[in-house]
Amino acid sequence: MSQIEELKKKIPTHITVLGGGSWATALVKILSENQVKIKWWIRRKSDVDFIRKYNHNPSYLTDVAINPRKVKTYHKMSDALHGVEYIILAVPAAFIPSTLKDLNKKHFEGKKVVSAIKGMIPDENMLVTDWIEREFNLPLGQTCVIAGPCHAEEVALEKQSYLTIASPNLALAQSFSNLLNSRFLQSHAIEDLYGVEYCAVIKNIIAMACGITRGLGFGDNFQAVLVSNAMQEIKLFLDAVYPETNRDLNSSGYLGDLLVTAYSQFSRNRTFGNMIGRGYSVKSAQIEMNMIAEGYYAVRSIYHISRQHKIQLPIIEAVYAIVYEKANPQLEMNKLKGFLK
Ligand SMILES: NC(=O)C1=CN([C@@H]2O[C@H](COP(=O)(O)OP(=O)(O)OC[C@H]3O[C@@H](n4cnc5c(N)ncnc54)[C@H](OP(=O)(O)O)[C@@H]3O)[C@@H](O)[C@H]2O)C=CC1
Ligand SMILES: O=C(CO)COP(=O)(O)O
Repeated sequence: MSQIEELKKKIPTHITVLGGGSWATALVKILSENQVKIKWWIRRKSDVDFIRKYNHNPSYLTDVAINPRKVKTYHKMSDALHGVEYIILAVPAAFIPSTLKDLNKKHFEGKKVVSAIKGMIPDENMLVTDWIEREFNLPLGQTCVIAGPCHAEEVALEKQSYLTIASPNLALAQSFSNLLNSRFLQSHAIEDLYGVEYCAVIKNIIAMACGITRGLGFGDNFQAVLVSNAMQEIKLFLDAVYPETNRDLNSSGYLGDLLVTAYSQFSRNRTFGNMIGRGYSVKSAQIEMNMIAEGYYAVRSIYHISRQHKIQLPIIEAVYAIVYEKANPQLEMNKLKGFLK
């Protein structure tokens, strides 16, 4: 190793993490165990005060120990943005516009932005990276996304996991990926930012569909067919909206993330869908869950984009009808039976 490389290894990378939910907490844990110093912005002052005092997040992944030598918590966002190389966005997409409303392009100048978000900006039907590019004039080459099958709960328990880091700037994706790797986490870099970002959004809707069918009493056989057909819907959508010849949809950043969300006990989207299948209203399911199911917002955006592109996505359309048009879940799934093969 050259002297410069040795020196680089000793100098910590400075990163801001915006968001205080489960995924932010897991990312803070992984990164702070590596050569990284973190400025962690959390929206609730009481949570900031608690972490400063007890070194644990009181609201999400409460068992994770936060290292105060590596992690400083902030309630004022602008204070958390000074002197860092990366800004990680880990706030559900629906709250991104209100959360970042006081920031301007100066706050992002010279920094790289990493989206850990698997959702869309609801009213504008935009991917988070596109929205950040437009709002803060940040070139896509300074942006990457964290994708792949990775439930925060399992990362917190140090269960072997894999991530895919995507950016049109492969060198950036690779550098960020190096900051994450650990004895229980392996990440790799790819260029297909839009592909994995859209796939992460759509798999949440499919996980909701799986939850709905389970809530209605459908079994493993039906779910396997639902998930196989869902993969074809994802392909149809991506080929229409953002075609890419080198995309391997069977790899873990795409199919893997669909599978973990469709089948895992930890999935919020699946849990949310399950409640709808069991007869909860959307409002009561949201109130019952302390966490956010991104698929609820995403299904409206994906439905509208698919209409613009004149593509038919029967599973997405069924979830849209159930969640936004108060269609009967059982009748929608019965209709779907005719489309699935
Ligand atoms: N959890 C996971 O396993 C993974 C999550 N992701 C993605 O990470 C992103 C963040 O989700 P995650 O960390 O899981 O969040 P959680 O569902 O664990 O927590 C909800 C978060 O949303 C915030 N929030 C709720 N209401 C509002 C509001 N009105 N305005 C602003 N913020 C609000 C909460 O803040 P407060 O506590 O102050 O209410 C909290 O930070 C999502 O896009 C998700 O898809 C990606 C990979 C894995
Ligand atoms: O994206 C995730 C795992 O990769 C988390 O999915 P949920 O939001 O459904 O829990």
